[in-house]
Amino acid sequence: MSSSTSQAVFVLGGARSGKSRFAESLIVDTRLERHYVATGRAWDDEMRERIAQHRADRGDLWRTHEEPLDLVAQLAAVDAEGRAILVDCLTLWVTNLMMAERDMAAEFAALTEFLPKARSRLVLVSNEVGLGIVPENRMARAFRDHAGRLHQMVAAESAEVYFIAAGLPLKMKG
Ligand SMILES: Nc1nc2c(ncn2[C@@H]2O[C@H](COP(=O)(O)OP(=O)(O)OP(=O)(O)O)[C@@H](O)[C@H]2O)c(=O)[nH]1
Repeated sequence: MSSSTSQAVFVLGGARSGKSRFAESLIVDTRLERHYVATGRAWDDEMRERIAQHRADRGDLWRTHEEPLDLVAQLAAVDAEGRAILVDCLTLWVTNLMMAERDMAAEFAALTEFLPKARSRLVLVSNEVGLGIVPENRMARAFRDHAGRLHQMVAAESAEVYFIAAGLPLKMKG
């Protein structure tokens, strides 16, 4: 892994840790044009309501792009000088890639190769899923391993890395 020349910020935390809110505030602070790339899918009514609430909370100053699989192509399409892009979140992307049986190593490499080339300010959010006991289920173990590998790669290519717990950011890099 190369040393970072990107301006990317990586925000990692548990479920309901406040990571999305913190990441959104970083984007707002840039005063650049705000873009939101969602990798999540509305698979039931509860998620549909949650997404509608997130959109309402973000407000009209954000442009939303929904891309569950081809994240790097989506980022390349939105990337431009004067823009800030929030990616929420990498763990859902990992899930979607696994379900679609994509080449994980190639997808992860494409994302980390993109980060130093980006002209926009990028903030990437992900769930830390590696802190609990080893899951019994094989698929869950594979998911945890993929997420852990991706997190190390993204952290290595990011200028700043934060860990969020109980709504509080802990700066780990930068
Ligand atoms: N498809 C879609 N998904 C969205 C949109 N806005 C938010 N999301 C998804 O909502 C998820 C985050 O919401 P929550 O599940 O409520 O938050 P959380 O990650 O558990 O909690 P925090 O750590 O507090 O952010 C992200 O993974 C997004 O992918 C949107 O406009 N479209």
